[in-house]
Amino acid sequence: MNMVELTFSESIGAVLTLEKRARLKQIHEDLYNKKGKGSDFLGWLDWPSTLDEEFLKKVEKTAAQIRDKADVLVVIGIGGSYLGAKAVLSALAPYFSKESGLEVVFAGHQVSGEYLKQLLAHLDGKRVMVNVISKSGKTTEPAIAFRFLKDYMEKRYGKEAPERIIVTTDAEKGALLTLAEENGYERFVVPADVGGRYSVFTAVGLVPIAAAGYSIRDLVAGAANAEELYNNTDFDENPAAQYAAVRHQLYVEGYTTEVMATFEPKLSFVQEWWKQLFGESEGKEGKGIFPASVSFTTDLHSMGQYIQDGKRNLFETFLLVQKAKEDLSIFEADNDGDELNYMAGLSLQEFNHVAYKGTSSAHLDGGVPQLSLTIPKIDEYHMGHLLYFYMLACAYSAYLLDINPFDQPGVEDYKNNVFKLLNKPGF
Ligand SMILES: O=P(O)(O)OC[C@H]1O[C@H](O)[C@H](O)[C@@H](O)[C@@H]1O
Repeated sequence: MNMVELTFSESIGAVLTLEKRARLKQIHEDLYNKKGKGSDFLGWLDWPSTLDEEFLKKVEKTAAQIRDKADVLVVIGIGGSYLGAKAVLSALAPYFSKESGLEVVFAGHQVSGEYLKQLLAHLDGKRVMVNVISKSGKTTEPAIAFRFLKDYMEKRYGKEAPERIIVTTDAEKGALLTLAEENGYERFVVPADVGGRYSVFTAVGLVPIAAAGYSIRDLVAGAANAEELYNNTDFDENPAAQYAAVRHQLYVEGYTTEVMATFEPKLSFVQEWWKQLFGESEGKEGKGIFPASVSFTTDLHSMGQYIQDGKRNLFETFLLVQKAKEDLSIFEADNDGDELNYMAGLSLQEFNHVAYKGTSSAHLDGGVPQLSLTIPKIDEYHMGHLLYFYMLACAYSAYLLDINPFDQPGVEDYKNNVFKLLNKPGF
């Protein structure tokens, strides 16, 4: 099968009118010739294929040191400085055990005294390292978390503390950079031309992912494969452009909310990552599809009602995985008290496939247009491929709305209000 197979409940061919193809061609040229809106932030576009060996070796060396020196890695960051690593690690990690021996925990992605206090208590008795990540180096939530973690590390490790703190931030500016320089922390750079939500293949994502024991080379190779495959103006063969074109068509027809649905609980943070990617990239100037997500079959027992019968402005995109890593089959019980013997022999993945078919046709009958994206399996290579696929599709999609996909001016408004309320100097 293809790396990403896209289907649409109507016809993709019908969406790809001559006019739409011409528009996609123009967008493709703007993107690859760096002439479109926000083109200063296209560093991610050829990043996977141009990553140099020296950089990968540096990340792997740091990862090996982390694994050698720590039982727990605390990754501090929010938004694009958090969700990429979280998405990949959640997708790859086993549900109940630490595959690699290193526990990766996150902080600074919210503000909770209870969480932070319990986290610090959790670290006691374990060997700890910290990777604090912030492109701007001044985001409040991770800064608060790092103030506590830095203090904890200094009290616990004394002079050795700086050797246990790694900073990932801008090369030239920000409070975090100053802290790193003053304290001599090891540093990784967030490239100036890569925005947070497009940064998973930079050190932002790669350091925590490598530290957890996963192959960043496979991850990046999957992304490089996507980079090569979807740099293609034959739009009949380009599912990234097709996905963008179909969502745009649905948006124009009044379907203003996209619900991403999966049957794999371990993809829930891919959904969160995808929501930031599309929400922050497209939601501007009074435009944009609202990205929402559900996890099936769980949410068929809650949100399923709304999807089936609620306001008809939704379309649904299933993210499906062809082959689960592990499976169980329902066995024949001597006593059929639970009345499940009719399913004996059926694997749980097969059950989910049936649930997908039943759900899909019910929601279609309910007036919900549908797309599906199927990937062969979940591993580093396929995750890398999928995330790059989404980033490129998102750029196409925002350009179809004539929106700059790479800025987020709206998020400053709430921050300014909070700073004013807190009497932050300068506000
Ligand atoms: O990496 P940072 O500069 O700390 O930014 C973290 C996040 O916060 C911001 O408010 C933006 O809305 C996000 O796009 C960004 O990913």
